[in-house]
Amino acid sequence: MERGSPGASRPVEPGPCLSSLRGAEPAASASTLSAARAQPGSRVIAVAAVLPAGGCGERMGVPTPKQFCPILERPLISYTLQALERVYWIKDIVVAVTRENMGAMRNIIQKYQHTRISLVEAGETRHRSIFNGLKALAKDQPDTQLSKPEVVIIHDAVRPFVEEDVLLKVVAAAKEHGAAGAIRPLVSTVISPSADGCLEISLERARHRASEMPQAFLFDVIYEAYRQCSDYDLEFGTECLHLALKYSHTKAKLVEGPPDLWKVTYKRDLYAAESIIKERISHAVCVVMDPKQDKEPVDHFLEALKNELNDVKIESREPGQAGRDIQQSNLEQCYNFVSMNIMMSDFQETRKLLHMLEESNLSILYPVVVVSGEQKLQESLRQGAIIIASLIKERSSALVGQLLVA
Ligand SMILES: Nc1ccn([C@@H]2O[C@H](COP(=O)(O)OP(=O)(O)OP(=O)(O)O)[C@@H](O)[C@H]2O)c(=O)n1
Ligand SMILES: O=P(O)(O)OC[C@@H](O)[C@@H](O)[C@@H](O)CO
Repeated sequence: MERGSPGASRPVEPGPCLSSLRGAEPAASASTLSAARAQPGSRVIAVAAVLPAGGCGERMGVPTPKQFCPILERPLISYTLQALERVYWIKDIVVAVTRENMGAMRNIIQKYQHTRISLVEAGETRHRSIFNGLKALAKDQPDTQLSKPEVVIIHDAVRPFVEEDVLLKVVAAAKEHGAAGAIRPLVSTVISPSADGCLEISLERARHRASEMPQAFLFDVIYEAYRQCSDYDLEFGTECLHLALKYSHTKAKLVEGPPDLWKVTYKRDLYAAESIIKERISHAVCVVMDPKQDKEPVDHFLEALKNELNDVKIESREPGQAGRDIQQSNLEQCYNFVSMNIMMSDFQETRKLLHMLEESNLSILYPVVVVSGEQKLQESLRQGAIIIASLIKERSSALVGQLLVA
């Protein structure tokens, strides 16, 4: 087992406080958590996550294991890690990867500055990979920062769209019931075929659900289940909740999850994931401009940009502050930068910003620079806004780093 990034930063704040949520329906939300945390006498609990990422992605049909397939030039697993890292109360994230992919995983951790990551070797099956991750947490080794958590989240590395609310719900439910898992309505009806390939039984769809991830368990419940697990179950099983029931006699609480919890399995899932990511990262734009610049044309530009990008959040910064924010990754949610340079002045600041963005290794559409002459300024800014909006939405790599001169 190894620590993924040197000096991995550990969350400043301790784990979630759930004792005040005891008995609450898993409808607990992050805001409930922060309210509960403020209560005197409330107790925080230690939460860690195990991410199985040791598969070969056969059904994806490409040589690269799907967890390493790029979306907007960034590996799929990096989006999942980023989603979990946004949850400050997950103190450790243990990722199970094959020995041959350890190097690639370490490079991803380094390049995208992932934190709190520990790597373990994957097993021949998903259950064995998860078990290896749990063993790393169980060891309470003095020479590593890993310690046994009270609750452990298990989440497939190829499910990038996981949000804090559903994580909090499954953790709160696991604290209460010993195990919990996200579920979703079935899209297709489940049937079982007879030996001769004909319909034997058709299950009533409304009475059944699809088991998704994340799942969460009291650590001892799931660790004990894996320790007692038969080789057959380790080899052919696909459901952790079933192991908790069968070996630890613990009935998982089922939590309705949001639509985006699905697992990337086939190539179409990668295309779907890319369009969801594009859509999500087009909602925030950082407009970099010198405060001495004439405000009126900039206001016209911003108005035109808002018309093109639905519910876009526009932040403006002067160049120096934008550079500092990028260096300190204070703009984590923002992947679009527009540098306004209307006075045809020296591009020094803009070039410095471009260089910082390239160095920051964020998977972003490089800033689009709008240079407009004095004449027809309003019209060219409006046109510029339309072009920039489509660049932000489409993120075609062929158009990266364009310099627009109107
Ligand atoms: N020996 C294995 C097999 C799978 N997984 C992980 O378990 C998750 C869900 O499994 P699945 O979607 O089946 O992934 P693959 O096994 O890679 O896909 P396929 O069955 O198409 O080969 C994935 O993150 C995968 O990397 C794992 O850690 N170790
Ligand atoms: O079976 P696979 O290895 O393709 O994927 C694992 C899924 O079955 C699993 O993530 C959910 O069903 C929840 O257990």
